[in-house]
Amino acid sequence: MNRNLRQLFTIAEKPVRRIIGLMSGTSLDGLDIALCTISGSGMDTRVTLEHFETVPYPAHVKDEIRKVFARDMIAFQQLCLLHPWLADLHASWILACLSKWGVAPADVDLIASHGQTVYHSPKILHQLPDFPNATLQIIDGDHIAVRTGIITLSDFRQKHIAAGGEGAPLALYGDYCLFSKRGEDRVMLNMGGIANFTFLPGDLQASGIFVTDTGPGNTLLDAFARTYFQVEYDQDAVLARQGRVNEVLLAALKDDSFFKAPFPRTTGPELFSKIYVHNAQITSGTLEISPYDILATLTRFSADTITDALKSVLQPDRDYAVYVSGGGAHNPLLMKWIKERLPRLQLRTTSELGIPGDAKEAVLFAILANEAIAGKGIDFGKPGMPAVSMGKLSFPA
Ligand SMILES: Nc1ncnc2c1ncn2[C@@H]1O[C@H](COP(=O)(O)OP(=O)(O)OP(=O)(O)O)[C@@H](O)[C@H]1O
Ligand SMILES: CC(=O)N[C@H]1[C@@H]2OC[C@@H](O2)[C@@H](O)[C@@H]1O[C@H](C)C(=O)O
Repeated sequence: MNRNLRQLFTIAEKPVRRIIGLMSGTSLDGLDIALCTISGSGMDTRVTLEHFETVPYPAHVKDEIRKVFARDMIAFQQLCLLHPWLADLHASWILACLSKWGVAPADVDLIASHGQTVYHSPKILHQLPDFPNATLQIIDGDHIAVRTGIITLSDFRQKHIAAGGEGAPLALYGDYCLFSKRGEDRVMLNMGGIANFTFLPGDLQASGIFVTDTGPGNTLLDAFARTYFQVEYDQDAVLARQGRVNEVLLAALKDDSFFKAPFPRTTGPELFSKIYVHNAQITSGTLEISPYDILATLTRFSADTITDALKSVLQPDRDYAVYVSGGGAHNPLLMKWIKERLPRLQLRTTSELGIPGDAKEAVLFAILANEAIAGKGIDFGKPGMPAVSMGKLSFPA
C-alpha cells in the first residue's frame, strides 16, 4: 500500500484526531486558524478547541485578492498566481502558529482548508439555464500539504454542488453535530461578510434542520467604510451611529429577487456589491445622502434582511435560543437592531457553547475533514441528494 494511504488509514482509525480548520471568508479580514482535537464522528463528534488565532491579512494581500474577488472580469494570470501564493502564505502562518503554540507539525493529523472563495454563482445569480450552480475556491491544498508536511483536505464545496446543492452554506452539518440540543430550538446565526443561519429543532429530527444565507452581513458595510472613510470596517458602528436610516433607500435595497427566492438560498458579494447599492440609490433618488446615512442604512439593511429571514422560518409564539457568531456579532448597532426586531429571541454567543464565535467556521471545516476521513458521509437532508464526503486530499509527498 502507498505510504500516504497507510498514514491516512492510521489517522482514520485513531480514537482522537488533531485537525486544523482554516477559514478565510468573504470579508478578507484574515485567516482563522483553529487547532481542534476531535473524537468520534456524526452525532458522536466531540471537539475541543486547543488553540485559535486570526492572522490578519496584510494590506498588500487584501489588495492582491481584491483584483479577482467577486469580479466578472479579471486577469487570468492573477488568479493563477494567487492559487499557490496564498497557499504558501497560509502554510507559513500555520507553521508560525504551531511554533508559537508549541505543537510540532508531526503531531497534527490533518488540515482542513476552506480556501478563498473568489466567485460564487448559484443559478439564482447567473440565471443561465444551460449552466449549473457554480462556485470557485482557490488556494491549492497540495502546496499547503507540501509546505507543512500535514495531509490537507481542501475544496469542500464542489461535492455539494455535484450532489445537487449550491455549494453553500455547508455550516448545517457541523452545527447539527456540535450544537443540537434536545429540548431547545436553536438558531446558529453567523454574520460574516454574508449572513446565514442554521435552525436546529429541539426534537433533533434531521428533517427539521434548515440552513440558508440571508443576504449581506458586513460585506457592504466594509465596502463603504473603505470607500468613504478609508478604514477597513466600521468598528463598533461608530460611523453608522452618526447617520440616519434612509427609509426610501432601504426599501430600494430590499427590492431584489434574491429576497423573494425560496429557501435555502446562497449569495455573495457578487450580488451585494457597491454597484448594487449605487443602483438602489439611483432608483430611490438618494444619490446625495451622506456617507454616514449610507452606513446607517446599510447596517439596517443587514439587520432587517437577517430578521426577515428568521421571521419567515420561526414561529412567532415559540421560544428560540439564537447563538451568534462571526464578525457582525461585534457590531453593537447591528445586534441592537436585530434584538429590537425580534424581542422574543434570546441572543447568546457560541462561546457559551464552548466555541468562540470568531472560530466557529474554522472549526466547522475541521469537522467536515473529520467526517471525510472517519465518518459515514454527510446527509444534508435535501430530497434526492446523496450522503457525501467532502474535500479533496493532498498528501505532503
Ligand atoms: N468591533 C466590530 N465592530 C463592527 N464590525 C466588526 C467588529 N469586529 C468585526 N467586525 C466585522 O466583522 C468582519 C469580519 O467578519 P468574519 O471574520 O466573520 O467574516 P468572514 O469569515 O470573512 O465572512 P463569511 O462568513 O461571509 O465568509 C469585519 O470585516 C467587520 O466588518
Ligand atoms: C461560497 C462561500 O464561500 N460562501 C460562504 C460565505 O460566507 C458566509 C456565507 O457566504 C456561507 O454561504 C458560506 O460560508 C459558510 C462557512 C458555509 O458554507 O456555511
